[in-house]
Amino acid sequence: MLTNDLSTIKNDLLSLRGEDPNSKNNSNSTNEKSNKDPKNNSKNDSNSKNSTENKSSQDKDLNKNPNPTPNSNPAPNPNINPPTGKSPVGNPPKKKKRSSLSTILWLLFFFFLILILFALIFNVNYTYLTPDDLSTLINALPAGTSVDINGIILQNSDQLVQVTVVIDSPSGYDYYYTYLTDVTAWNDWINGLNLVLLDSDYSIAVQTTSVFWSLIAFFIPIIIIIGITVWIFKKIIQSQSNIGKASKKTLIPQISNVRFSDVQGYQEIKQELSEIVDFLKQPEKYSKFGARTPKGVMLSGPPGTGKTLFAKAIAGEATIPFYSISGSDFVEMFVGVGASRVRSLFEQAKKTSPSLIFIDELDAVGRRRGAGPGGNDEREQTLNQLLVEMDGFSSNSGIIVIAATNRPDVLDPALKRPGRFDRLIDIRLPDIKEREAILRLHASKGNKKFAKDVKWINISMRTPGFSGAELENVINEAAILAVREKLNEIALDTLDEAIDRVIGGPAKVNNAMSQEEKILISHHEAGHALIGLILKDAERVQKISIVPRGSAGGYVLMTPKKEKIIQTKAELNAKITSYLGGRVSEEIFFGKDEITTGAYSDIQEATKIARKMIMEFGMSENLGAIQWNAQEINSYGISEKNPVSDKVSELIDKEIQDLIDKSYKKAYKIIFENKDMIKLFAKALMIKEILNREDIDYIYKNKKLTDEIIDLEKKENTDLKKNNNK
Ligand SMILES: Nc1ncnc2c1ncn2[C@@H]1O[C@H](COP(=O)(O)OP(=O)(O)OP(=O)(O)O)[C@@H](O)[C@H]1O
Ligand SMILES: [Zn+2]
Repeated sequence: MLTNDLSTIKNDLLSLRGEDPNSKNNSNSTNEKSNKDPKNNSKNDSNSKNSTENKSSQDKDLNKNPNPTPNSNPAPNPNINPPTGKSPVGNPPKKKKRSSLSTILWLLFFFFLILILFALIFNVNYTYLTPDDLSTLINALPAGTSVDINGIILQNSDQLVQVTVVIDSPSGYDYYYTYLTDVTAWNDWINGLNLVLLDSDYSIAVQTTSVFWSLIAFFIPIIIIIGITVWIFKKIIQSQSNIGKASKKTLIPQISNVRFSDVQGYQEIKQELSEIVDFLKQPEKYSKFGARTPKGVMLSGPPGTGKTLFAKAIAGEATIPFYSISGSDFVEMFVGVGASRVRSLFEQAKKTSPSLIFIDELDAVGRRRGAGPGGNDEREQTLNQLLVEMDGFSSNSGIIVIAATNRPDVLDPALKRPGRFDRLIDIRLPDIKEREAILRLHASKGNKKFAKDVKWINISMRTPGFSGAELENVINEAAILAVREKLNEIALDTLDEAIDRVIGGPAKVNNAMSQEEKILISHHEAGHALIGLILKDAERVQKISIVPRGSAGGYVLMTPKKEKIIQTKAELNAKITSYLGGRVSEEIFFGKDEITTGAYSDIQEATKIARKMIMEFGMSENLGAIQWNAQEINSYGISEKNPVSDKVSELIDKEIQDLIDKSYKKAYKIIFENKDMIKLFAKALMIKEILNREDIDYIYKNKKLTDEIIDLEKKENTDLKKNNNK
């Protein structure tokens, strides 16, 4: 049915002809569906469901590595690291030009984005049709379709009328245009249309608007959108310059009061670094001879080995200002900020020269350029700036840059060129004597009291692979435990517990292990320990525990009999065998089908060693002394593994399998022949849970439980009886 009868249309047309601005008012009421009505057109695609996080609940192994190797040690408690006073650096006000240019680009980008959005939302289909086409089109519409016809006078005289036809189809609004040369034509056209459609079931609304208002209606949303975008960008630029301002304030050099005497061990490194202190103190001594003093020193090594401490000690010894910044502070969201921070950092350091700049985590900015997918403009710009700055100051200007990294292998080679970080100092993990010294130093801090039986060399023996930071953590944990238990002095037991905590986290309080699980773990751990006790090339068994910590159900602590840098093939074989001892013991005592996931990390470690022996250490007789997976840097600066032929790969796999197989059989033989000993150790563990070195040696030598353990058992039995009688 037609909503507007002919008279209404006539009225509209009359007002159209008379150019009465009010005409739009009365006609608006007839047409609810204006062109701008988005209604149900916006596509509702946003109901994307949050994909549930795929947290792999990997079977946690019951066993920690029997050996605290450097890699397997958990990170030290971050609390113990003193604040390094990292001071990010501000950016100078030079970059107005760049930011206004990028703002315009951003604005354009947003403008187009909005246009695209509009197009998507309204699904507009603009087509120009002649009046004839239009009538045909309307006639072809299915019944009940609503059609809006909108006439706009384009010129002030009654010369040209633009007709917009909006058809509300299920896929959105379809727009059609046509032009009629004058109002009379429009009049005829609409009359004719109505005559044609008189009997049919269409709804046609006719509305007339003047050019002025339709233009206003078109431009207002655009103006509003541009306004909002400009406002947002002003805010962003403001906050960007605030980052600069805020960090500028914090760029204050520190005065370090650390001395070389605060760093224990590492005599050779101190020697090397004290030379640098000399350069800084008396540059003229070197320039007189025309000697070029180093500009940069790179300290590399595992976390917590005192790299920051050394840098502070240099500044402290030379009594010069110390600027500390972390590589990750440079890398910002906005391209160019990092580079300008580098620039102002060096500017500032020059003002207060002689001074020391310490860049922690250099790898955050210093990664090889162009490596990896995509690349990172901001990081590369920062790195380039750093290289430029390091080239820029003369070597005798009294500035030294010390950088620290855990990953010297990923650094851009340009950083290591002469005149930049040309002194590379590798800081290894401390050896037994050094660990003792570090322990002593941290024990002497504050008012800590230790029991008389605490021998630092013994603690040092139990902590192979610990870094300085972890050793400090041991002392700190022990002090905290002592406070918690209200002890007057820190006992050996407390230190022991502290070491376990640093290795595996705190012991699980509500021990949810079932009796069966406990029995299995006892046999598993006894298996590891027995191999260690019997094989002469194995490491010394220090401790067996079935107290669960972190993901480990129990563990055996084994330490090298003698601390050394290299290892023999026999020692590596013995290591693999002792790793497999746990699984073998499960198999012998509980059967082939009862073996558990507890050997997960044992197997992982054993495989790792075997693979290295064959592929890297050249320890396979069949494959010879060849490194099969050597990493090399290709011409694009990306590290690549050397290709290995299929035949050799097969051979490698076979060799690894044979090696593990041999060790497994060896472990099987040892445990099978010493079943009673395993049972005895398992029993002792069930009673005492933690066996120390003395317990282990006694049980192994005398083939019986210690008196202490026997007493404990008696007590447990009477307790049990009492409970049963109740
Ligand atoms: N040789 C050492 N002598 C005394 N204390 C040490 C020694 N090495 C490390 N420490 C202790 O460990 C803490 C952490 O060391 P530092 O922050 O210097 O390590 P780092 O090598 O810079 O670590 P990262 O690589 O994680 O930044 C020091 O504050 C210090 O207490
Ligand atoms: Zn194990």
